[in-house]
Formats: sequence, structure tokens, C-alpha cells
Amino acid sequence: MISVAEAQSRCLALVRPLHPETVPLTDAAGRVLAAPVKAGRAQPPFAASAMDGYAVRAEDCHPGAVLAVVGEAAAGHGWAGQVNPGEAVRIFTGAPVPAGADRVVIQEDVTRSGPRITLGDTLENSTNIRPEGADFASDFTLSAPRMLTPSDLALLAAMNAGHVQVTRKPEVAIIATGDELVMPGERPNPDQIIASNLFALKAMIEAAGGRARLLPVARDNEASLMTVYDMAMGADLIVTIGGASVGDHDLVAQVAARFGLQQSFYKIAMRPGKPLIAGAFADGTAYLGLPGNPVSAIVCGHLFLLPMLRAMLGLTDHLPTVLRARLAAPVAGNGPRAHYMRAHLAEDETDRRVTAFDRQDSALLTVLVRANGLLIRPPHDGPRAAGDMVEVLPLLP
Ligand SMILES: Nc1nc2c(c(=O)[nH]1)N[C@H]1C(S)=C(S)[C@@H](COP(=O)(O)OP(=O)(O)OC[C@H]3O[C@@H](n4cnc5c(N)ncnc54)[C@H](O)[C@@H]3O)O[C@H]1N2
Ligand code: MOO
Repeated sequence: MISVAEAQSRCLALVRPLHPETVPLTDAAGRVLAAPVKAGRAQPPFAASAMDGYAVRAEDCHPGAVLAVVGEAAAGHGWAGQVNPGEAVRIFTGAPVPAGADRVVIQEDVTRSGPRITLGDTLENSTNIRPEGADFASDFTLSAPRMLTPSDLALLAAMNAGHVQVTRKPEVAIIATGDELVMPGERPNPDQIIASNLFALKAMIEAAGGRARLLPVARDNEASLMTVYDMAMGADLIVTIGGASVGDHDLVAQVAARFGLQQSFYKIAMRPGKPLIAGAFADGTAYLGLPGNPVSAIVCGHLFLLPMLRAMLGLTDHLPTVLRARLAAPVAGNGPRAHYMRAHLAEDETDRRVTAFDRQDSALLTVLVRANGLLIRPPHDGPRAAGDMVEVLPLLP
């Protein structure tokens, strides 16, 4: 059995960045920017007033000074004249500062009387002017690749980018397999259960920037699997859930071989997740066969599926973040497979502490729901005491 790290690198070798497409900025949230964007104009494009008040010359700006108001500058309506010594221009936030003025006195510090103002006794030191390009210069570039956040969108808009190039969303076809499965809301027979893990995987894929296509549940027979594989073709990545182990009804890999699946690996030294399969179909489409146990499928989703998705999106950091934390309670020695234990991670200003849950059966969704991290036990790691430093993979909400 290969290690988790080896399996991750073989999974990543099965995929490559998808082509970019151009989308309007309104549709770009959560997409991955595929090419850098250059501003083309500075922001602000002119020295702008940061306050409502009066634009004046700094040399005129002393307590009690009396100045003549010669014009008005508002946002979107600049004043074309020149502010000469002894003069002031009424100005509003966002307006271009007129020529000659190099300071804005806020209106709270001014008494107006007809065409004249008198400056107050105590004046602020600030110029209240945002220089041209204070936010960004015209040669500013937003780098790629990056997953576009709401703040990124505002910045791109300010840069006058109405459309952007983003990586096409990877489409992931998800096939749950098993005679025992019915969908939520259906009426199960006494020997059936409800398909669950595909909903977690769909949500994870969509949160990571992919598109998930849930296919009908494939039954444990060749004909049903053939039909559903056929429906999945055309996706960028085909994921099966279950049927990966050694039982008589575990047929997913056998039937995938009919579609030309070349296996990259089968079985990894990991708990949960041992019967993981990865490979590529004859047409190059990547394939990931997840174990059926709900927790196994979801944990393998974090460790293998999301990295593949990130690579297809053209992102550069593929693997999940691993943190160091202190064990809050002792843990027993580990066996020959790396163990990704469901755990609770708590953090304060000085310390990060992790507690593994007692029950680690890979069928227990109630335990997974309480977990906000996975405590990583390397293969053959000995018993660990409270206070020992360990590695933890945070589970994003
Ligand atoms: N003799 C052996 N038996 C098993 C081994 C082994 O090495 N030797 N490995 C065990 C491990 S570890 C795992 S993990 C499971 C995984 O097996 P499969 O991938 O073939 O999964 P299934 O048998 O189809 O299902 C396992 C379990 O999960 C339930 N399941 C399946 N799909 C879903 C779904 N979409 N939603 C919710 N629950 C699902 C299924 O009913 C089973 O209870 O094999 C062990 N056996
Ligand atoms: O590897 Mo299985 O996923 O231990 O339950």
C-alpha cells in the first residue's frame, strides 16, 4: 500500500488546469482568476477630497483666516478654476481638489458668512486629501491565479475590469453505488439506508469552486454501473462512492475497466480510506474511487478530491493546510496505516490544543460533525502523551 503523500501526488498527476473562459465581473465571485489584470487607470484618478469642507492653500490655513469662496467642487463635478491666495472653494467628499489648493479644511472648523469663510481657532493637521493613485497606480496588477473574494471583485471593478478571465469550473460527476442506498426523502426498505456522503462531497466541491453533478445511485450490478458510468462521461473528474473494497459486490473498478480505466493505484496506507482507487479513463478523464463509509469518503474528499479540484482550477497550493498543535489528552500507539482521527481543535492566544474523539469508526457522521480537525497519526507512531506536539488538518466549516 502506498503512503498518503504518494497517493496525493499520483492523484495530482491525473489532472491539469482547465482552459480559461471570460465572464462578466458579476459572475466572477468564487471563480479562479486565470490571468493577471492590469488597472489601466489610477484610483483615485485625481487628488480627491476625503471630507466635506473647503479647499484652500496650505499657506492660508491658520486660525481666524478669512477667505473668499470662489466656487464649488462636488463628486462627479470638478471645479475647473484655480484657487489663488486668500481664496477657498466649497468642496465635498470625493470631488477633485482644484488647482492651487493643497488642503481641505472640514466644514466643522469653518464659519460661513455669505461669500466668505472664517477658519476656526483649532485646525486639524491633516490635509484631508487623497493623492492621485493612493489606492493603486495605473500600472497596478492583480496577480493570478487566485480565487476571487468579494473584496477582489470590488478591486477589479475599481480597476474598470468589466470582464475577467477565469478557469472553467471543473465538473465532477458523483456516483453513489450500492443496493442498500436510497435518496433522502425516499422510503427505504428495512435493509436499506439513506445515501449521505454525496451531499457532503457536492457541497465541498462547490465551495472549492467546482460544479458537482449527482448521478442516479448505481446498483451493485454491472449493467447499472455501466449505465451510470455512461451518464458520467464528459465530466472532468468522475468520482464513485463505495464498492471499492474486496467484497463480492464491490464492482466499481471492474466495470470502470470496461471504459478503459487505467489504475494509478488501489489501496493506501491510511485510515479511514484504505480502499481508495485512482486512475484515468481511456479519454483521459480522471477517476477517483472513494470508499463507501461516510466518514472515509468525506475524509478522502478533503485529502485527495479537493487537491485534484484545486489543480484543475489552476491554483498553486493544492494540498490541505497542516497545523502543529499540542495534544490535550494522550493517544495510544498507531498501527501500520496513517490514522486521520476525528478531533476537536481549540485555540487561544498562546496555544493550539487538539483532542481526538474516543469513537473513530468511519461510519459515524455524528462524530465527524463534532470534529473541526483531523489529528494525523503517522504509521507506527508510538503512544503520545498530553502536551506532545502533533500535526492536525483543520476541517473548514
Ligand atoms: N474483508 C474486508 N472488508 C472490508 C475491508 C477490507 O480491507 N477487507 N475494508 C473496509 C474498509 S476500511 C472500508 S472503508 C469499507 C469500504 O468499502 P467499499 O468502498 O466497498 O464501500 P461499501 O462496501 O460499498 O460501503 C461501506 C459502508 O458504507 C455505506 N455506504 C456506501 N455508500 C454510501 C453512501 N453513498 N452514503 C452512505 N453510506 C454509504 C455502506 O452501506 C456500507 O455500510 O470496506 C470495509 N470492508
Ligand atoms: O478505510 Mo475504511 O475507510 O477504514 O473505514
